[in-house]
Amino acid sequence: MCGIAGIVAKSNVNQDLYDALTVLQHRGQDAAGIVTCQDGRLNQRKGNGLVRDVFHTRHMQRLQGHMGIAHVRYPTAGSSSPALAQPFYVNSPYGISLAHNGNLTNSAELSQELFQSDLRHLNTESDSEVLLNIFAHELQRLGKLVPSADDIFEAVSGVHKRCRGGYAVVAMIANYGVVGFRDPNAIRPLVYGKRETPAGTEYMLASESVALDALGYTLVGDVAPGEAVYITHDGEFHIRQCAEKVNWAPCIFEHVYFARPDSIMDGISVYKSRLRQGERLAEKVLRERPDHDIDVIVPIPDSSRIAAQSMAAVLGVKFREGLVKNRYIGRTFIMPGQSARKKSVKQKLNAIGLEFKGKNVMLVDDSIVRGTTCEQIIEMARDAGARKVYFASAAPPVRFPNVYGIDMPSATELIAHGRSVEEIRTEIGADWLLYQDLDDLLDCSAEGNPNISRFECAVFNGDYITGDVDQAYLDQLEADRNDSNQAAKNASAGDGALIGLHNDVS
Ligand SMILES: O=P(O)(O)OC[C@H]1O[C@H](OP(=O)(O)OP(=O)(O)O)[C@H](O)[C@@H]1O
Ligand SMILES: NC(=O)CC[C@H](N)C(=O)O
Ligand code: SF4
Ligand SMILES: [Mg+2]
Repeated sequence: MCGIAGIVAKSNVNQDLYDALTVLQHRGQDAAGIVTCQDGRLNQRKGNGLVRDVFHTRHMQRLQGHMGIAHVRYPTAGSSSPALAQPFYVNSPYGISLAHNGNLTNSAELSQELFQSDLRHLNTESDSEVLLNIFAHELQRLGKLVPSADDIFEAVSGVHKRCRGGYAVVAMIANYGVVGFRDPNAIRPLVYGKRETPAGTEYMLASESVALDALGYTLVGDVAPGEAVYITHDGEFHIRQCAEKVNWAPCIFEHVYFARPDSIMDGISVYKSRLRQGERLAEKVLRERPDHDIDVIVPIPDSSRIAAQSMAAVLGVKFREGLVKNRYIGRTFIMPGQSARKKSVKQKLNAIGLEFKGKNVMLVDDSIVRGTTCEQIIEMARDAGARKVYFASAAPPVRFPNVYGIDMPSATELIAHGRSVEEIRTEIGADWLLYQDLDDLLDCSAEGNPNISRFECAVFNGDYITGDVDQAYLDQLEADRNDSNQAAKNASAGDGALIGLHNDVS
C-alpha cells in the first residue's frame, strides 16, 4: 500500500499535504514526498523515512504553491532506495509529477515499449515511473501547446489501454492542474472531496476519506473504476469515465488490514466491516465448538481490535487488552525485510501477565500473512502462563501472492501457502486455530455499495481479477524476489542512484 493525496486550493497547500500524509502514514512508512506548483515551477521534497522525519521547517517553507500532490511509500516494485521515493517527475510534456498506489502487472513489457517505441528513459526499477511515462507519452502524442480537460482524459484512456494491474494515481501538470484516476477494476482506493472558502471552492483527492475529514474537506465520493477527476489550477472541476470496460472490484485486504477503520471506502464503512468480521468469527466458534472453554479474548493491536471486540460481545466472553503496544514502533507487516519485522514484533508488543496466567486465551488478529506476528505472540502468551492458547484470524488463510500493491509477492513467504489449517496450527504452536471463511469475509463488506460487482481477493483464492496473472507469472515473481532483495541491499549501501535531478529541496 501507499498513500496518495492531491490538492488544488486557493492558498498554500504545503501544510495540508503534510497533514494528509501524516493521516495516511499507516499506508506507507518507507518514504514520503510532496511536490507543489508555484509560479509554474515545481518544488519537491522527498526522501526515506516517516513524514515527520522527511519534512523539516526549511522544506515546508520552500514547498510554496496552491496546488500539489503527495505520497507515502511502501515499496512493491524495485528497491526501497530513495531514488524510488515518489512523486516521480518527467519534464515533457508540460512538467508532470505523479504519485501512485498500486502495482502494474505488465511493467516489464511497458518498459520495453517505452525505451524502444516511445523513446523515453526510465531511471529506476519502479513501476510507478513506468506509469508516469506512459501517461506523459499519451499526453504528448496529442501535441497540444495547452492541454484541455479533454486532452487529459484522453491521455488517461491511453493509460487504461496500455497498463494492467492496480493503480490509483494523482498527477500534477505544471501550470495546468491535478488529475486523479483509478484503474478499471478500482482495485486501489481513491476518494475526492471539496471545501468552500471565501476565495472559492478547493478540491482534494486522497487514498482514504480520513485525510479529507482531517483537513475539513467534505467527501463527495469515490473515483469510480476507470474514472478520472481533473481540477484545473484555478479550480474548474471535471470528471469523466475514461475506460471502455469497467468492473468495481476493490481489494478486500483494505477492509481487513490496510485502511484506517474510520475511513469510508467505496461507500463502505471499514469500521462496520471489521465489526461484522468479529461477529462472523464468533458464529464460527459456536459452530465448531459450541462448548468452547475460552476465558478471555485478547486482540493483537492495532488492526484486530474492532473484530475482537464484536467477537467477544457475541460470545459473551471477556474482552481484555492483554497486549500493550509500543506506539513508537510502526506497522511490522509493512517493514521491508523479514529480520526487521521479526525484531519489531517483540519490541512492539508486551503481554500483561495477569490476563494470561492460568487462562484459556483466544488471541485475535486481522490476518496471518508470514506468521511472524502470531508465532511470537503465542510464545509470549505461553511464557505469560496461559493454560491454552487459541488463535483466530478475521481473514481466511493468505495463500497467494498479491500483485496489485501489497508487499506479499512470494508464495513461499506465506505461512499458509501449500499448508492445511492443521499444519499451520502446528507450525505456529496454537492449541486451536480458527480462520474466517472467505464467503463470510466478503459478506461483511458487501453491504454499502450496490455498484460493487465483487472484491479482489486473489490472496485468498488465487483468482486474479486482471486475468493476466498465471502460474508462469507467479513463478517469475518468485524468481525476481531474490534479485530485488539483492538490489535493495545494494541500494541501501548507496548505489549512486540519482534523486536530485530536478529542483529537489534538500
Ligand atoms: O503474519 P504476519 O506476517 O506477521 O502479518 C500479519 C500481521 O501484520 C499486521 O500487523 P502490523 O504490525 O503490521 O500492524 P498493526 O499494528 O496495524 O496491526 C497484521 O495486523 C497482523 O498482525
Ligand atoms: N504500495 C504501493 O502502492 C507501491 C507503489 C509502487 N508500486 C512502488 O513500489 O513504489
Ligand atoms: S499554475 Fe496555478 S498553481 Fe501553478 S503556479 Fe500557476 S497559478 Fe499557481
Ligand atoms: Mg497486526
